[in-house]
Amino acid sequence: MATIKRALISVSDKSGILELAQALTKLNVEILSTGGTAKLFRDNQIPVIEVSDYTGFTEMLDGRVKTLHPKVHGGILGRRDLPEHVAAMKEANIPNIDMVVVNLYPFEATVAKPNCTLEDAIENIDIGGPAMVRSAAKNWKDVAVLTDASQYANVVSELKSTGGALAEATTFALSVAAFNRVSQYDAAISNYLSAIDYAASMANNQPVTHQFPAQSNTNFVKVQDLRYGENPHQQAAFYRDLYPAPGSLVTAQQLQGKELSFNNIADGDAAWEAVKSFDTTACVIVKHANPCGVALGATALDAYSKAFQTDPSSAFGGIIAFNTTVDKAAAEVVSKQFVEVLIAPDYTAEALAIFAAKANVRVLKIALPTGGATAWEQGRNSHESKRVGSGILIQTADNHEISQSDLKIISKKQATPQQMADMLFAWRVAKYVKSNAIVFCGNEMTLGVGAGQMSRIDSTKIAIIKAQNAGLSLQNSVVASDAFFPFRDGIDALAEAGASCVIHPGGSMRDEEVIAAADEHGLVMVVTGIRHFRH
Ligand SMILES: NC(=O)c1ncn([C@@H]2O[C@H](COP(=O)(O)O)[C@@H](O)[C@H]2O)c1NC=O
Repeated sequence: MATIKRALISVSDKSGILELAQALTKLNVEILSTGGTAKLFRDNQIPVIEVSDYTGFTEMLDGRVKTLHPKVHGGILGRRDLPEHVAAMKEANIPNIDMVVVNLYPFEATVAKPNCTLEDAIENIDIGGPAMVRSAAKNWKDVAVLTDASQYANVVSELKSTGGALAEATTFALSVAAFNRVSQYDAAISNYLSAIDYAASMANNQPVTHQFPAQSNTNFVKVQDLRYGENPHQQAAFYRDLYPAPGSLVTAQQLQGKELSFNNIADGDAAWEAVKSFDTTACVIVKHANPCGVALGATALDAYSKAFQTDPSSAFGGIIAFNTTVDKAAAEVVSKQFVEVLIAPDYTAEALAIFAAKANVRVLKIALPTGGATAWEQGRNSHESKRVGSGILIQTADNHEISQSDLKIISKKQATPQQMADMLFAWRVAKYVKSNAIVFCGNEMTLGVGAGQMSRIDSTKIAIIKAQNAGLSLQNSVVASDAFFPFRDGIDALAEAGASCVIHPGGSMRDEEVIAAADEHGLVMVVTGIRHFRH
């Protein structure tokens, strides 16, 4: 148990601090505070002793030195259970400080401002705050450390219920949170400074940053432990970014169903990222990280019915995502198939009642991002990463958007507006299919998806087989390929299957041969100049 008799409060973000200080005062806790915090307390008739009066050392150097004093750090760090410490503190006239409430200079918010100067950034590096946080966190058996306003209410309620003490489990948890906060803070400083191009910054008289800093520090926060990983013999947990993008999978609210598994989360992300990329009502069904059915529709039911038709056998046990509210009509039909996970921005009450009868189905609700200037505000990661050996590959995310004006028709045959629209739909789907990706589409739905093959011709053949298996005609279909066709064989195969248009990046050594094949077959061929490999 840590008995709280004296608290040092020094906060930049003053939200909730008056309520905390009032509660501490009622519990007879003596409060020490730094300049701005002490003034706020005095203005609100809360008894407070200024740290400078307490130490006898006036704050100096524009606040750079306020609490860096043995009477502060000795009071926090001295062990109450060691007679030598107790004697040394008595000898030096250093009383115990049992609680430290500190939040730090707003470094992260400062550097996020568009015109932040290097000088502003440096001035917002807190030194005394983290030092006190670390001292208190190290001495957690005797000292409580609060670093975030969200912790105040629980601490106050425990203090009230015990008459002024906190359990070791509480002070340990606070200590862990404090070290985590300091590590996040230092990571933010290190990331910012590591990205500065010093020479360019000096030449331009403002900070110029590299896309990829000399050191990359990331903080992930655990969302939940998972029963197992990709396979049952692997252990796993799910972590989120410190500041998750709005509308990303980690912001999901699970409304019902079994616990999410590792593969559910990975596949759920693939389905959600794909479906939310469409502006009109869409449904995406994913199996093993690949869409096995994607469609647009007038309603959720219409989109689902079309998406399901692409590959009913693969859709069994799939992850189904909508970018629109799931209503009764859609729920009635969806609930007839075996579904692992359902994702949508919302559900009607009637739809939820239908799924409630299927207790195992995991139903996730994710608010669609409302938009903004940055990729993050639009709900997208700005960067992607992939572990390799003892390294990590980091790249900017594949957030490329194409519009009709970016497309170039390179065949003799021209496209109708409907074919153009179908090709743009197919191209969007192909972006979410693992390479080599070949996607046949028509009538705003996928007709056959060939994914993840080592050769493009095999993906083409698989897509054709998929359509045949589902009984879907490929006559007059459009085809998207995530990368160029290296040989004409793919073009021959898709033309023979009945396709009328093909969209791909172009740029192969044998483009001439490929274009000639398209013209021979009377195909429309459109190039994007952009590739969408996905591994
Ligand atoms: N230098 C010091 O000794 C020091 N001690 C506390 N601080 C910070 O000063 C801020 C509070 O200042 P004030 O109470 O004056 O508003 C807190 O964010 C705290 O982390 C310090 N500031 C920066 O390093």
